[in-house]
Amino acid sequence: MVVKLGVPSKGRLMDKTFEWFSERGVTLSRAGAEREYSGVVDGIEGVELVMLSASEIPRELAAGRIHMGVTGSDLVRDKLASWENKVYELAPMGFGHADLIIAVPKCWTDVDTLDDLDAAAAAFRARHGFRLRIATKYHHLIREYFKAHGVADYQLVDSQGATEGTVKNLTAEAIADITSTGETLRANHLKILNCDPVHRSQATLFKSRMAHWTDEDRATLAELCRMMGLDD
Ligand SMILES: Nc1ncnc2c1ncn2[C@@H]1O[C@H](COP(=O)(O)OP(=O)(O)OP(=O)(O)O)[C@@H](O)[C@H]1O
Ligand SMILES: O=P(O)(O)OC[C@H]1O[C@H](OP(=O)(O)OP(=O)(O)O)[C@H](O)[C@@H]1O
Repeated sequence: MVVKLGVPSKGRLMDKTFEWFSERGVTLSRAGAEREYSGVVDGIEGVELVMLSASEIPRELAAGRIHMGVTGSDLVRDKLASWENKVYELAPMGFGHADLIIAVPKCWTDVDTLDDLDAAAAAFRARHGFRLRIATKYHHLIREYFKAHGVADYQLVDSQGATEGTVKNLTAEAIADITSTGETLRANHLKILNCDPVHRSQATLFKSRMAHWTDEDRATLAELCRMMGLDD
């Protein structure tokens, strides 16, 4: 058998993933042309590279179609119910840092905390007859967070990209999204609520608990972890 390693197929996460493995003696590269989604692994036998969208890697790990995968810790937590039962965190990788935050229009001068948001949401509902809309793609993490913090009078509206634009476009009153430099929030006249981030994300190497691991695969994993200085 062969151990399938899923890595992001493009962008900064892919480049940094290649660098991270290379610093540890394993060279990952694309098989052929720049747009070809298969890869080559040098430095260890028995590992096959699978190039995937970062957002699909949690699902592939949970289905056991890949044995290991690199993706953001935010995506695993949001997309997999009881994620700890399906995957195991082998290593935080130290890049792809982003905070999942809640932001409201800068001009809402009386809304700075979660309590303020809860009060504003109740007032909004009384006034408009529908719940305050929060645009996000992180549905599970945001619902759990609001439940834990007693925020109730809201509805989530799905936004799979350009989420900060939904407030100006009048499809939401507030947003929940990741930020790293804060540039996109500033450019869209939004401010972060004064509370802990919902999640502090970074790229992470996960092992699937759902994949079929032969003895040979386990030996390959042990060798890989030895090279990387990780516990398997
Ligand atoms: N601005 C950013 N700074 C740091 N990390 C980011 C940033 N934007 C996204 N990320 C992280 O990268 C991961 C998502 O990467 P990306 O957007 O490439 O995946 P994707 O949604 O699968 O893309 P696509 O579907 O277009 O292939 C998430 O874990 C996220 O936390
Ligand atoms: O704090 P910043 O450095 O400005 O980064 C934050 C932005 O980066 C991500 O978007 P991405 O570029 O992945 O595009 P998207 O809107 O299509 O998700 C995220 O959704 C924010 O919009």
